[in-house]
Amino acid sequence: MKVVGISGLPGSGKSLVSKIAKEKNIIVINMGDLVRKEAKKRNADVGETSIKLREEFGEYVLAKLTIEKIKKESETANSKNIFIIEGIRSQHEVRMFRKSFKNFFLLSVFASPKTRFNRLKSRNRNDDSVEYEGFLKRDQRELDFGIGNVVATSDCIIINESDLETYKNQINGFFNKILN
Ligand SMILES: Nc1ncnc2c1ncn2[C@@H]1O[C@H](COP(=O)(O)OP(=O)(O)OP(=O)(O)O)[C@@H](O)[C@H]1O
Repeated sequence: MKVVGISGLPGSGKSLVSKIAKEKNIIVINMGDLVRKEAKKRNADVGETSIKLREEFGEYVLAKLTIEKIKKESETANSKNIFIIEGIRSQHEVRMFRKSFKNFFLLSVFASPKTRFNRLKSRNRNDDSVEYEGFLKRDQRELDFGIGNVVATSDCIIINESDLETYKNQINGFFNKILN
């Protein structure tokens, strides 16, 4: 079994990696979706919920949920047995994944704050801020989880500063390497 973790600050372009992976029949577990699901259940803010969950169940809460999900899926998954974990934010999580999966590979996506802010403004998902201040606050929350260390210790980094076509080619190049 091969597991690829994806990290990167908000708006860096992680979701396109997942989208292309899904097209290649790779199963994607989105850690952000786990938080969004829980926030909805609690009728609370997504950012708040991510902090609360860690307070209530510890640093490893999302990693544990993710590992459980992968183990369950791998029992039923077909031939490929490759999984993507999108949205890793702390080194605690990375450590746990490296321990749980022998074949774990960490990919990060980087784009400058200015680029990410502009992309998020046009994306306009309900937890996206259109104000620069809100954007910085969200960045800071993720940096406080330790995402900077995660990106710095990645096995591979894709720089997503150019157009979508270029980025797609980079992602496909990455998958060609990893799948062979
Ligand atoms: N190279 C690119 N050129 C133009 N737009 C891009 C590029 N890369 C990503 N985008 C767009 O930028 C927005 C943010 O990207 P995406 O949703 O993949 O970020 P993310 O890393 O998944 O963010 P989050 O952590 O907030 O979910 C999306 O609307 C996406 O389509």
